[in-house]
Amino acid sequence: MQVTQQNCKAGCRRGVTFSRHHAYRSHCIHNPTRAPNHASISPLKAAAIATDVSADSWYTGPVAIPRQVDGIEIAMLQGKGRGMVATRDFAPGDVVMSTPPLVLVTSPHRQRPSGELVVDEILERKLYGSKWFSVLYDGSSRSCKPHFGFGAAAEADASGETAAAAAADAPRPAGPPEPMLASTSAPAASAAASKPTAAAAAAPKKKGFLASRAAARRTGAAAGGAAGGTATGSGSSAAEALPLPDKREQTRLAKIVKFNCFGDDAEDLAASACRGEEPRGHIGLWPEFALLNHSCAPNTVNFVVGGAMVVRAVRNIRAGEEVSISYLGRPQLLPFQRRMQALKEDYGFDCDCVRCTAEQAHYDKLDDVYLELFEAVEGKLGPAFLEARREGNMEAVAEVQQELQGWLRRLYGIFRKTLLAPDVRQYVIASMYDAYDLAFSCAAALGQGEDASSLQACLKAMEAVSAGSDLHVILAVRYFDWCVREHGEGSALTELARGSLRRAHVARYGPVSGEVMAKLVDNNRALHISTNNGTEA
Ligand SMILES: C[S@@+](CC[C@H](N)C(=O)[O-])C[C@H]1O[C@@H](n2cnc3c(N)ncnc32)[C@H](O)[C@@H]1O
Repeated sequence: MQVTQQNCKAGCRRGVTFSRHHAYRSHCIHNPTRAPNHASISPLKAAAIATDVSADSWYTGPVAIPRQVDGIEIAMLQGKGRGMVATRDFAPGDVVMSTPPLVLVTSPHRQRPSGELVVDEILERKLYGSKWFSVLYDGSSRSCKPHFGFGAAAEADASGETAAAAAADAPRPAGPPEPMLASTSAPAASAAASKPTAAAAAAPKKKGFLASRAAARRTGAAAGGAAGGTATGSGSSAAEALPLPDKREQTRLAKIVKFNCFGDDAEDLAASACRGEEPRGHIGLWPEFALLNHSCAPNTVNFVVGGAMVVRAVRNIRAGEEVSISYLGRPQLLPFQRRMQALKEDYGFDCDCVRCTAEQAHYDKLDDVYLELFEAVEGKLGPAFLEARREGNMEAVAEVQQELQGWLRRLYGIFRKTLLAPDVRQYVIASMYDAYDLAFSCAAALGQGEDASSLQACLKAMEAVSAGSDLHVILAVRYFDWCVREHGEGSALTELARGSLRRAHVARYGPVSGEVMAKLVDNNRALHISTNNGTEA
């Protein structure tokens, strides 16, 4: 589940996490001249959601995040291979999984290392001896077996036989192997993150098709190249004796990485700041996490903090329900045809999640506006806006805004005329996010401040399709701040916005105390403001 990288239309070529990837991000949102005195805002004063102070411990220092995988089990799912199913109910904010990586490659903040480095690390550190490589999906239907070969592989480890060979014909007890690492070291300083670990540097030169590329990458890293990073992983002493896999097996390992690894250009920024850690760009393999299937409106959110992969429920999940994540990153906010195309190309499946199914079913009612609006924003209005802003031509920006408003009026006209279920409406708005993003950018460039109705619409849509995402929490902060500025702290609207703000943060960070949540909110606000001012590090 290598997160799809989609380059920013503004040309920043950054990774895909939502909040840091507004297509027109540099001036898209706040009107800095009207920025409130943030210290005076107390966003969480009416705590309606039960808090759990033990949840605070993750955010009070650079503590190791413990492995926690309970309340879910592996199941065979029609048309999807294996997946994870809840065995108990989860409430929003509950940890569904926190799990250490088998291999983790990090880089300085804002630089997402390439997936090839993960393959290199697996070979260099002989991690291919791990039982997980006989378990994870490698693109062949054979690899999505209902049972795991852990017993066979464990015996193989002891006898020096490769796990894959032994697992092939041995009886297979159910249940996944434990991850190789109990926890991962988390180098806090970017200096540490900019060069390979001593162990990696001392690793013997390997043969095979990846050797020259690895050497080149490392040279680039030493010279400050973007792809450089640290790697975390551990080879056992049995693994030391393992021969290098042949080319066919190396290709299979590369496919396992392609289908199962996860990367981003930074660990969660607000949580890392609370923990006193430098957020690192990263890519890695969290094997337990890799057993989760995709949905375009998932019931969990996931991100990396302190090297651990954290997965939280973002809505109520009932026992028996499949636990899903999104593989898509920013493309999750594209129309269903584009999402399906990306999933087919990158992961080889046809998505029939609830959102794709609903959007497809209602496509006829929306067709002329649905894709035409998207294409107008992508092909004409977006580029025109960027050019006009670059040239300081505010008349041209106003023209873009007018045309865009015309399109959005048409879309809302259809919403009024057509009987769309509320969730379908949210799905469509989410799929048109680029149009709203452009609307925010035009309003900001023209000094009009927040486009509050678009902001509110997007906030609801994010709650429906990517609750707890970094974009969701940032939109919640923006909307809350707008309500306070325009209507005052005690207004009914601000109270509703406070509820949204809390829900978004609980979904992402768990039921933390008011004090910790206020810090997380402040960090996300600071992030949003620095992004808009173009001052982010
Ligand atoms: C990271 S693996 C997920 C676990 C995998 N199902 C297994 O059995 O190991 C990714 C692969 O799972 C399958 N998959 C994930 N989500 C799916 C979905 N919504 N529908 C169909 N197949 C899916 C695809 O084959 C995809 O390439």
